[in-house]
Amino acid sequence: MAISSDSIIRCHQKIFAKHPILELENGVFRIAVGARGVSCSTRKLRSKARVGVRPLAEASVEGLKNFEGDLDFGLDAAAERELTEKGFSGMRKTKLVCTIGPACCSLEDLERLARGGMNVARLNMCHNTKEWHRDVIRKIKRLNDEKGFCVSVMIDTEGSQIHVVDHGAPSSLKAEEGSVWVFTAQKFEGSRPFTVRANYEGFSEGIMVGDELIIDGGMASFQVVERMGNDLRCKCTDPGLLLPRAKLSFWRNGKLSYQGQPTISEKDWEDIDFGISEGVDFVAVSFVNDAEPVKHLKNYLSTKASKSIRVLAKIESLESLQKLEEIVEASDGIMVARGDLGVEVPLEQIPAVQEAITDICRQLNKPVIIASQLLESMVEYPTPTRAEVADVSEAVRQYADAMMLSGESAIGSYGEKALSVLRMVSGRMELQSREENRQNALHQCHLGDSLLDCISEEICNSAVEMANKLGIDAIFVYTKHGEMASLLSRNRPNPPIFAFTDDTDARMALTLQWGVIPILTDLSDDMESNISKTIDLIKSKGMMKEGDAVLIVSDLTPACATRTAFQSIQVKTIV
Ligand SMILES: Nc1ncnc2c1ncn2[C@@H]1O[C@H](COP(=O)(O)OP(=O)(O)OP(=O)(O)O)[C@@H](O)[C@H]1O
Ligand SMILES: CC(=O)C(=O)O
Repeated sequence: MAISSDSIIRCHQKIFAKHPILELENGVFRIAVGARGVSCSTRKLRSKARVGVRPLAEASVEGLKNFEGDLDFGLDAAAERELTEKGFSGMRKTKLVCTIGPACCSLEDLERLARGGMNVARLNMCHNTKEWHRDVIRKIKRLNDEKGFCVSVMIDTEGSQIHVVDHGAPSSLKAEEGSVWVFTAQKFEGSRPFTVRANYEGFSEGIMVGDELIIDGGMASFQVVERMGNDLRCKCTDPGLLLPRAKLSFWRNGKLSYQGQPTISEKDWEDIDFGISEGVDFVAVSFVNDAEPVKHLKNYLSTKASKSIRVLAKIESLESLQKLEEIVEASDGIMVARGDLGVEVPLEQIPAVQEAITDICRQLNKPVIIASQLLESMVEYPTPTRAEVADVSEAVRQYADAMMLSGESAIGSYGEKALSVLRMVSGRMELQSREENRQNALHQCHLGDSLLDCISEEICNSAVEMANKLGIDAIFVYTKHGEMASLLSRNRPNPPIFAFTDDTDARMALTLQWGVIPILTDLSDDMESNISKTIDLIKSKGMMKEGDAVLIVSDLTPACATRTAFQSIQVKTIV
């Protein structure tokens, strides 16, 4: 076989060469390390220009309320309804993740989000109690079991970030220019004026007089004027708001001062054990700076968990960008955590960095989620700004696998509406990309390092090319662990990919993959019987009509055959 690991390395080098923004120059990252460029916060600059949510979308949400999925079908109830109403070509490809918080944690709220197209529910372990998280996870599983949804659960670790736990007020507090505040980790009774308690005992280790303290990436700034034991006296140099749980970062000579905490803290390990015991599908690891913690966690999960739990690495620091390739390769997926990334990377570089990460993940066949502030104004307002709609469109245009709501769903009053905006904008932008044949311009590199893997990859690349050229209505893939489905998805085909699997964990993992509709079904060694059974099933539901063309691939290996014997592409026209 001509494909060697050398050629794969060269191929990876090419991907990185295509993204000079992520290149190292003489060992130094090209993004100016010192230039945070965050003189003002986006929250301070909330635009007043708003975009109406069209009535059509609301009618659509109404329809969703009454739709009951078929529990025996193994297809997500919301996807089933979308297929019935809009046909193959109308199916949304970009996946949607919702952060669950107090505004959407009842069974009814969660059901509304599931009907509105939530594919993954994210639980941020920074907030709330284990009991609260357990209750939410169980409700989601109940909805999946009883109402036929296929919503995966992701826990997101708190990580080693330093944040405010008490600033003496129930909500935000203004820090005025020149005011002097004490930052401490000590617990105190009642409230003390101008005193802020941080979550982490060692928060001030290594911090010196003169260092800069930035709140929430630029919401307000202070200068350290005195050390008092482990406490810091700081003078406000750039006035702004102190929010509950605001993040603190220390800077010296334009560089972030690291406190040397582990990526996965003791609390994170407890939360991960909790996630294992509750059977979550994904663990998103905060502040990953290299591949080690990801490898360590994957190893831990493979020995401790009875099911397959996928590890997503959150890219939210300069260091993680410098080690991007090894992190992407070690993980099962990536989250572009733009909130914290924007603290270290100049804001004007975030769009280009996002595009580069998205392209690299797609090429290396790992799902990528674009997170934070997509529709931030909808935390308070029922409609998004034009700028937010443009940002969402851009993520879809870049072919991200998924987009994530944070406060919009967790604490906002318009979570369902925000989800419907993501749905509508995705549909519109995906159509435009298809009309422009934008997927033709996507570059693919070779991934497989064995002959069999290379064959699967080439079959998927060719299958997608064929499907697009022939105007195929749907791609059917029969898959054990979801490999072929993700290799097809990587090519961002025009038709939707129906991934039939008998593996529950593979089904839940595929919820995050662009354009893949996972269907849990019994599969046999007899491919012809699998094909006719699944086509009959979809036909019997009225989701397929005479003349529809289906392209079929598989990675199933019957016990009696070698794997290559079943690697073929078939096209069937429905009669
Ligand atoms: N489980 C929860 N319980 C209470 N409030 C929550 C919960 N989850 C989220 N929130 C609220 O919603 C807001 C947005 O949540 P989210 O987790 O996306 O952002 P975050 O707290 O800034 O953390 P991160 O940087 O990890 O995303 C939070 O600031 C918090 O106020
Ligand atoms: C999602 C997240 O953690 C961030 O944007 O920082």
